Amino acid sequence: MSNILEIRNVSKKYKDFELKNINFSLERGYIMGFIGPNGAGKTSIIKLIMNLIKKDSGTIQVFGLDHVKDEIAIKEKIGFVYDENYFYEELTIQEMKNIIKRFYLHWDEEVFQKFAKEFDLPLKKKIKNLSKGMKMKFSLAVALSHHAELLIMDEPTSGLDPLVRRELLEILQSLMLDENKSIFFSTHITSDLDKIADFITLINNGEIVFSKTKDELTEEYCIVKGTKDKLSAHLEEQLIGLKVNELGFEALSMNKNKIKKMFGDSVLIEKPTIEDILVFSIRRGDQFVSSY
Ligand SMILES: Nc1ncnc2c1ncn2[C@@H]1O[C@H](COP(=O)(O)OP(=O)(O)OP(=O)(O)O)[C@@H](O)[C@H]1O
Repeated sequence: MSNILEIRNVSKKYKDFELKNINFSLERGYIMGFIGPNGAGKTSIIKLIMNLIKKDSGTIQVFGLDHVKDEIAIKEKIGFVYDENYFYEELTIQEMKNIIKRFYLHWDEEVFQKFAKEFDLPLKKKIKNLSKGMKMKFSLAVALSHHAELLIMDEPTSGLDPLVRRELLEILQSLMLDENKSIFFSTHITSDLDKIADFITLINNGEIVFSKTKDELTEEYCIVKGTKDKLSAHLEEQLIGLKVNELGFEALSMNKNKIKKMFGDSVLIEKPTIEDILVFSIRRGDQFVSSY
C-alpha cells in the first residue's frame, strides 16, 4: 500500500481562520473527493499541497517526497486544475498552451490536441474572452496532457454544464484504468462523488471531520427518522445533526448496526446519500436539543 499523498499534523493560521491539525492520505490508484461547506478550508489545503502558501507546522508528502524540498520533481507529475484563473488573459489558448508545455518534460501534444477537439476548445480565442466553463476545460486539457500521475483539482466541475460535467467524470474514470494514477479533487457537487469517488474526506471549519472510503460511509452511516416520542437521551447519543419538528425527528447516525439492534422497528432507518452525510455532519455543532 503506497500513499501518493500524505498530510500529517498540518496547521495553518490566518487572522480569522485556522486549519487545525489536518491528517489524511490518499493511496495510489484511487479517487478522493474533498468536500465541505464554503470557507471550510478546501482551497487552502490544496494551495498548501501545491506550495502556493506556507504551512505553519506538519508534513506534506507527495509521491513520498517533501512538497517544498522536492517541489519541482513533484509538479512534473501533478496535473493541477485550480478554480482561479492563472493564465495570461491577453494570450490565445494556443499561445498560452505553447508557454505552459515548455514547463513539462513529458508534454504530449497529441493528447492535448485530442482533448482540445473533444472539449471544442477555440484555440485562437483570447483567454479573457472564454466562458468560465471553457477556461475550466482548457485547464483540464493542460492537466491531462503531460502524463501526470496525480490530478489535484479545485472544483473542476463547477461552471460546467451537465453534459460536459458527465463527460469530464467519464474521462476521469477512464484515466483510472491506469492503476498508477490518482485523483484528489474538491467539489460542492456531491452527486459527482456518488459516481466516481473511492474515498471521501470532509472538512468543516478548518478540521477534518472524516476521511473514509465511500463504501465505509454508506455501510456505517444511516438516516434515522421517527416520531418525537421515540427520542431519548440514549438514542440522541447516537445521532448527528438532529432535527426535530412537529412531525418528528430526523438525524444521521454513524452506527447503523447499533441503531438497528437498539431500536429495531421503532425508528425508520434509511440509506444516506453523500449529501445527507455532509449536511448532517456539519450541522453537528449546533445540534438541536429536543424537549421530549
Ligand atoms: N490569504 C488569506 N488570508 C486570510 N484569510 C484567508 C486567506 N485565504 C483564505 N482565507 C480564509 O480561510 C478560510 C477558508 O478558505 P478556503 O478558500 O480555503 O475555503 P474553501 O473550503 O475552499 O471555500 P469555498 O468552498 O467557498 O471555495 C476562509 O474563511 C477564508 O476567508
